[in-house]
Amino acid sequence: MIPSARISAAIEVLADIAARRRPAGEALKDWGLGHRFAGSGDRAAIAGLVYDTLRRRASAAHVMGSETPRALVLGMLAVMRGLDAAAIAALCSGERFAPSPLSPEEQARLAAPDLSGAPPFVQGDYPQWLHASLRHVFAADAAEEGRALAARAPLDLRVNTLKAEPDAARAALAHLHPEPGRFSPLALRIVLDAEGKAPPVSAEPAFLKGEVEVQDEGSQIAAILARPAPGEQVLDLCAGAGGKTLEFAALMDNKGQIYAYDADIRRLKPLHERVARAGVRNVQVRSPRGAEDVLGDLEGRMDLVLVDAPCTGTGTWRRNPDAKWRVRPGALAQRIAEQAKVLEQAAHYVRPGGRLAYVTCSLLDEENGAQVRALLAKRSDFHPIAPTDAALALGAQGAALAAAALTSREGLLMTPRRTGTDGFFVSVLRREG
Ligand SMILES: C[S@@+](CC[C@H](N)C(=O)[O-])C[C@H]1O[C@@H](n2cnc3c(N)ncnc32)[C@H](O)[C@@H]1O
Repeated sequence: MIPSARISAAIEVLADIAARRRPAGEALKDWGLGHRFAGSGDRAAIAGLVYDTLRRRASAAHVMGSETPRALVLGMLAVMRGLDAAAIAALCSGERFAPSPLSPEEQARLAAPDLSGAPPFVQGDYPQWLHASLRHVFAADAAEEGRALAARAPLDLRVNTLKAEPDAARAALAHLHPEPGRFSPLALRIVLDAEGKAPPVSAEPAFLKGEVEVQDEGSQIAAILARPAPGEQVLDLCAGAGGKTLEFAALMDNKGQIYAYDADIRRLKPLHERVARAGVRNVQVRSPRGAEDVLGDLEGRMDLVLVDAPCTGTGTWRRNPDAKWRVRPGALAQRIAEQAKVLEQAAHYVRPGGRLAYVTCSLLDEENGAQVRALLAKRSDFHPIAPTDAALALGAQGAALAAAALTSREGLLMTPRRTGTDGFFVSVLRREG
């Protein structure tokens, strides 16, 4: 497909998303099924156009003065990809599969794409209803934080030290040009190509042998800050597919015991295969069984309990630009209720003198500091570890992380703008001995 035909296809997919209010992934899949002549390169390029448009939807609409799928794609080409009006006009020739030629108004708007007078939620490309919450956290920086969240994310890998040293893993993946992480000693970062397409890492021998896992550097840091130590008894209460469970096992050098639990048994499913591939031997998966209390024997016994809480995922908008516009106030309220419940439950498992690590991939204080404050109000035997001290678990890079992140009494917030990671909040609490 020629570039202009890909643009027409992206407009078509965005029209489908708008008309049927469906997730972008589904609309792209359907488009592929209906256009089997399109090769994998075409599909990836069209997906890149669609996701980039969702990343910059508000600012593209502002520049074009319209929210039609065509306006959004043309606006995105200007604000995100930096194309000038002449380059966009050349793509819109009206020939065969190309979009129709630019109108005089489109020409004029694309010739001077100006966002300077736009409100912060437009400049930062996030939903207006979240502005008060983001301004509460970031004050005058909300638009800039939003802008960083609207950029593309790199592909981060975590070296599994049970199987490989970071230098050896980097050498094995040299053809992908990985760079070491900025803060995590376990991170390798791969910058994506111009269209945002990630290399198929899961087909790499290093991945198949369990030497590397795909994991954002912020998620890696969150697990390190919880400071799991070899020999400890650890409960990962919201283990999901086990991203942090596997990292804990490596940080504990396979010594001690990790209990991995999740309220949703389906989410735990991939963990069994991942544990085997990673050479992890100290994980016991505790699956929910109806009304049975499968964690009762762990009460008051854990050195460390991790709550990697269900949240709105506002910190992962770089990876899920679609989710950014789909999140609703009702979902936020529901997550807040779940977090309060799971955090209170988690406290029961911590032994006197043990730690509770609370992690979200959200930027909102409602899901972060406020939850910690609510727990502290109920449990006077828990006290926050100062984020600057918790960050020292990173070793030499600890002070740099604490300086780059946004810190509060309750914890530390990483963001794409500040730390170059996904948005992650980490709070580590100690129970009195
Ligand atoms: C952010 S995800 C976990 C991601 C995972 N820890 C990782 O690193 O790959 C949050 C998980 O919490 C689970 N969850 C929600 N409510 C829960 C509860 N009350 N108890 C345990 N798990 C819960 C969800 O099913 C979901 O898998």
